[in-house]
Amino acid sequence: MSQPDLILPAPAKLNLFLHITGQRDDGYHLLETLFQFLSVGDTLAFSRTNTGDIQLTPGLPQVADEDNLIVKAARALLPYRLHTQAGIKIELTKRLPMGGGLGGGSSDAATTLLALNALWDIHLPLEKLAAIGLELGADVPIFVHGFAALARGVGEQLTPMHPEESWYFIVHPNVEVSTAQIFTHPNLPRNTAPLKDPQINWADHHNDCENLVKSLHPQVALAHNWLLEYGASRMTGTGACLFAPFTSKEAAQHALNNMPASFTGFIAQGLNTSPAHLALNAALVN
Ligand SMILES: C[C@](O)(CO)[C@H](O)COP(=O)(O)OP(=O)(O)OC[C@H]1O[C@@H](n2ccc(N)nc2=O)[C@H](O)[C@@H]1O
Ligand SMILES: Nc1ncnc2c1ncn2[C@@H]1O[C@H](COP(=O)(O)OP(=O)(O)OP(=O)(O)O)[C@@H](O)[C@H]1O
Repeated sequence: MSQPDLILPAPAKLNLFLHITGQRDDGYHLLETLFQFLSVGDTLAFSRTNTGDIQLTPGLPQVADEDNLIVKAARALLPYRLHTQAGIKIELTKRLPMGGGLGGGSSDAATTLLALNALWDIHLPLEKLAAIGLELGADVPIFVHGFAALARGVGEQLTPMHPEESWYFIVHPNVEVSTAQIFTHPNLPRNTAPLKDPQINWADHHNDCENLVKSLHPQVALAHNWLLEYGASRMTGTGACLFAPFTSKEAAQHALNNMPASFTGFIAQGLNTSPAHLALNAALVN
């Protein structure tokens, strides 16, 4: 077996807070949310082919290949290839839970856009790549740009931020939450006042989806009650995962060791630069 041409991570993200400030006429919600990346994520290995097509191995059991955001991202770049026989084989190592609020699908899509932009000699600017990504999902642009940021609009207007790169304990209550279900629910709060001060201490804010998700999914409320014993903790995105910050890896590991068996969890470091960008830049230099 020959070595892949490029191996890149697709990191998870946390929404350190998530305010809903309104809703557009097309139903999409206006957000103010602070994104930070995590040191844990999926891994994608890319091998160029000259068959002109896109192969994904293994696929995801729950998602048809044509709906997989990796395949959709690769398809979106087909028209920009210099050579129509340029194809790609993508090997996916999936670690992030789906429907967990960790942005795994969006991150996989962004990593695919970044990789093929280089491997297919497309070299679009990141701004254009992010616009293509936004068509695939509201969370894709933050992963394409690769810096921790306050996101406004539907998540595409980014202001760089530098939250503390804490260690986090992330708890998955073992339920999958549908983002679309939460955003269409009548009881979702949609009128948090926009922030006046861009200097943000994220712990002072909140996640507008949290109470609704906990009322619909009691497992999330149970996990949160348990995690609150370890201090400030919060849900990411539309759930189901919850996170708590720690000052050291050891303290986060201690919380993980005490976790009830009905939940799953992991520890990871918060990162203000996406590891996908660091790995891509290192590969391009070598
Ligand atoms: C909740 C977040 O994860 C926060 O980072 C994102 O806003 C969701 O991003 P995503 O999963 O990439 O979302 P998309 O795949 O674009 O949209 C899923 C569904 O969520 C709703 N949606 C999403 C984002 C947004 N700003 N407003 C919405 O109302 C839409 O009804 C859409 O049908
Ligand atoms: N490569 C992929 N990885 C994960 N999910 C994918 C992928 N491609 C398509 N999907 C679909 O996208 C849905 C959302 O997956 P994802 O892992 O991004 O959820 P999430 O962590 O809740 O994301 P977000 O925080 O953006 O709402 C899945 O339930 C699945 O149907």
